[in-house]
Amino acid sequence: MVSSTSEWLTAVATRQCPENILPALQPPARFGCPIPIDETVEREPVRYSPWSYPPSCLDSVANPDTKYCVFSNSRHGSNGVSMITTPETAANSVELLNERISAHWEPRRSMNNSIIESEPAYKVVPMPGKGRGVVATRLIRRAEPIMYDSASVVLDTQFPGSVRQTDGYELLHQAADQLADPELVLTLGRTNTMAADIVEDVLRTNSFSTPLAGEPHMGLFPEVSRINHACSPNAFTRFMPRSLAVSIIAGREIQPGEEITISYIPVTKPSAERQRLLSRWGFNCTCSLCKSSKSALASSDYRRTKIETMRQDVVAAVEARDGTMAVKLTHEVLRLARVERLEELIPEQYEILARIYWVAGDKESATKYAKMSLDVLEEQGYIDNRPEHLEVLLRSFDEDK
Ligand SMILES: C[S@@+](CC[C@H](N)C(=O)[O-])C[C@H]1O[C@@H](n2cnc3c(N)ncnc32)[C@H](O)[C@@H]1O
Repeated sequence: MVSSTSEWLTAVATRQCPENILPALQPPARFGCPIPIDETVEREPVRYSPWSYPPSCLDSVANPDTKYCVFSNSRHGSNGVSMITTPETAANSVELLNERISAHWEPRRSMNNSIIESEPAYKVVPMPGKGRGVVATRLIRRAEPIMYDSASVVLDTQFPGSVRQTDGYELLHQAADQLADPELVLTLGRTNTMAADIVEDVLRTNSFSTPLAGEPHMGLFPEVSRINHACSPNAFTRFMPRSLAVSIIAGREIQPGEEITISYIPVTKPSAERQRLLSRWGFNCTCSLCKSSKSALASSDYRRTKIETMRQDVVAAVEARDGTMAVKLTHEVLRLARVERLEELIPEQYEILARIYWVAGDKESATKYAKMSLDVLEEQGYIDNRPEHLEVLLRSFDEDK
């Protein structure tokens, strides 16, 4: 019992937001058993469906048994999608093309379905020192979905290191050219990076980690790519499970004219570590927290370091079967997360409390915290409102035993 609960706790303590939500709680998705395809089906259009072009492939230099191909479907989402991945991963991802893609923004409706807001809540504007950025055009409520987007380019993270650079660039260009409008991607390029190629530059400075069929990939979301980073962001990214879509949700109330920001990195890191991680995007962060006074930054660093340490201490307390200490530490993490306005940490802290009480046999407290966790997850837009969720979550605690 202790080992699986602490494995779960270790997993949540090392990530930043509730992306490992139980599959049973996530919106349903259908899976088929598609066959892998590659350039050997080149002259048989029926065989390479649902892709819009015959897949072109490159053998991996590092591993001769592996090849990477570009698979494009020009009609997916608003601008099509190109994936550079292995034929096996592409085959296992075909079902993602069936998802219903929302427009970048959908009118907000009241309970009786009349439209309350007919305009997007944001616009893209020049942002001094940061290129462009996204600002709110009206008051945005906490937990309101602000923007939807679907990946335009998805790239296996192994690909860049596995092929010859010039060949790799060729496949990248093909991926961009096979989109409905390649310009939408190319205009995301910035001139201040070390990249030798525009598509590489776009991917380096704009992509998010996006698992595909369980394999590590990076994804480019052109609309979301306009949102700048902040270390104390007012919005967060919600990756839709088993899909190529992402939405941006308000983490707190956002005033008209305020910049909409997300965090590109785990939010609990202290400032020096954050700057190191952000160097991957090729910039020094100039968000309000990084520009705040030395003492304000030091206080924030102190709290974030404590949050990180205490999340590990919770794991140790559970392993030592010290439930009282684990509960005390988790409440302290919750308190500091609220002071730091790291709202995305809150549902998992409630779930941790629920698990600790469940293991201790206090089912009433466990149920209370499990419900609080689900309520916040629902409020943050991660899960549907389904009455059976509480039971499913509590049952999963038993499966841990
Ligand atoms: C994903 S893009 C964001 C949109 C970008 N500003 C644009 O004009 O398209 C990431 C780039 O924006 C800039 N940027 C984002 N957040 C920033 C921040 N907090 N401080 C300084 N520059 C930032 C950096 O140049 C970074 O490489």
